[in-house]
Amino acid sequence: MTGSTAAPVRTPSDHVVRRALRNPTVVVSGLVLLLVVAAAVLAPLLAPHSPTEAVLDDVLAPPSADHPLGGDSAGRDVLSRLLWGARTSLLAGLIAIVTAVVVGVPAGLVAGYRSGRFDAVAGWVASVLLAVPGIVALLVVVSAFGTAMPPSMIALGVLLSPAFFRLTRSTVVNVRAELYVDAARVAGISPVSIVFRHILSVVATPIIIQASLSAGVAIIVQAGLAFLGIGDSLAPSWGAMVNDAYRSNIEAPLLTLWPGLAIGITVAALALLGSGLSDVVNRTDAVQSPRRSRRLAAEAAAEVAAAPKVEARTSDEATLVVEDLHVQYSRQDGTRAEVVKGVSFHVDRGECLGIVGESGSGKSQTAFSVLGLLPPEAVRVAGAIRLRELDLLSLGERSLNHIRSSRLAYVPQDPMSNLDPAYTIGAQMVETIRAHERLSRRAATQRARALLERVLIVDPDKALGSYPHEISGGMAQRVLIAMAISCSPDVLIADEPTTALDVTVQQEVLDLLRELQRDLDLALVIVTHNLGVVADICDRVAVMKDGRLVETRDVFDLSAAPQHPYTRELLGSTLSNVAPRTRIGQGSPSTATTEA
Ligand SMILES: Nc1ncnc2c1ncn2[C@@H]1O[C@H](COP(=O)(O)OP(=O)(O)OP(=O)(O)O)[C@@H](O)[C@H]1O
Repeated sequence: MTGSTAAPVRTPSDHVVRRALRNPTVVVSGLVLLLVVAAAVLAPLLAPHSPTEAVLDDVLAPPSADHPLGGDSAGRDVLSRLLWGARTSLLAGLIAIVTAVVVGVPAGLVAGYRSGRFDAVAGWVASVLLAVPGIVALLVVVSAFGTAMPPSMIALGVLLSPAFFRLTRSTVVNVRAELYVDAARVAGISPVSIVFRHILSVVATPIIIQASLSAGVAIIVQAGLAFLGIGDSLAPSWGAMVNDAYRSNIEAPLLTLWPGLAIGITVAALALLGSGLSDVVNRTDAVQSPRRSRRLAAEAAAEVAAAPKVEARTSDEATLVVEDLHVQYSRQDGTRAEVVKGVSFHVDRGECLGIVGESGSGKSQTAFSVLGLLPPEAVRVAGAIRLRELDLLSLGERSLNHIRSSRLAYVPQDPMSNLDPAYTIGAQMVETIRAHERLSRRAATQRARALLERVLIVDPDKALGSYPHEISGGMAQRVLIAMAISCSPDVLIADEPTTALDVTVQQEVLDLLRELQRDLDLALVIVTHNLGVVADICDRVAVMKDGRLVETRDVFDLSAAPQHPYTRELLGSTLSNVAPRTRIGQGSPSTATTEA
């Protein structure tokens, strides 16, 4: 499908205000809170009297023109005290929430992201804080620091922080394990951007809800303390007003109503605002800074340019060369398990290499070594990985990130898990494109649209505006392929690219990969356990078993005359008289050997 203009991409930053304004809960509760804030801020102007001025004639005075809500037991104007009391209540909520967020959220982020000893210690501290009886702790603080409101609200914030800690930690642990976070790393998005966009954006929603509910709790606790007479008896506060009204309940029952309404309405508005905002933010973009991403990319590019260059030794033409690669993992007993044992291969431009082998043979570990995405516990003990003139193993994380986003691309196994469900396809493509290229959002959207057309998506405008759950698995894989080729890579590594797909679309995706490989002159590496896929698309095959390469051959030669017994076994179990497709029409025999 063609068209001159792409549909506007639903990016959350464009939408957040509009969506919030369309949410009636947010609008109503926001307006109520605005009124309360305005009343607090403008109290000196709005209040008809001083909140502490006591006039004997006005003791328990009924509502009148001079005192619209009457007078309290000391003859002070109730309306003025209500307006000034809003300041105390809002400030109390603010102090408690800021304290709880400042203590709980960073601790939860670090504990969830890094685990280990910090996680254990922070978890223990959170449990201890939760076990502390709140009212006792507050009374201790009051007796130690006096009856002023801020120390008790800071203490309350600390007591509320475990909820923020646990919420943040569990969300981060879940998000960190998501494949789309790995996919973002592979796409070359900087770790800071990943934390802000994919992790903080997910954490933000529960924190907003928790913060608004906790602010309500803080307002109630502060009012409760003031009601008990703990606090500055002269400072106007809603709690102190309830206390005063309670003592004069028989003579002036209306006095309880005003501070009760103020507390109830404010707390309810906070809770509703949190709930409404969570709906809005749920699908909303986090702060994204393409400029910062580009700056980091430029710095990484400079690092890459300055990295020591190597001479290609295996083949003058080889784009990617892996030599004698060994990967080990530490076992609990202190020994090491070697999962990749001296693997060597090379891939040329315009060539497709298949890495095949049974499950656990080390295919993915080899591919992840090339991508620089081995888990931290992996130990790379030896070997070389060269991408043309670059020694990839000598590069730091930032440089590798740059290489992954510009010269090495990756297509994963499960397309759905590799797309962030909270963002539209367009937003995710635009983010990837703008992280590396100085393009306006509009130009990046056009680019994304062209890429979707290139991978034969029939209605690219619709796809750009869709969320991952709104598209099929085959289309999601095309989207990921489009994102992979967006940086015009030299090497594309596809890890079981068709395994998660319906059989009817597997062939289409393989055809697409083959076509792109030819058109873009890519060095294509397909990791698979399926020799049918290899026969379909690959020029050469590297067969892996138990971490070793047992045979690397031209696909036709391998099919016609497998040399290693394991290759014969593999062919016997998967191929049935299927000719390697790469040779069809090139005058080669049309049948492949099936059994030794
Ligand atoms: N984090 C890890 N710690 C220890 N061993 C690991 C780790 N990750 C992978 N391995 C081991 O490395 C070996 C090779 O795994 P790899 O994922 O490369 O296999 P594979 O050939 O890609 O299999 P599959 O097709 O099932 O993905 C396996 O024995 C696996 O158990």
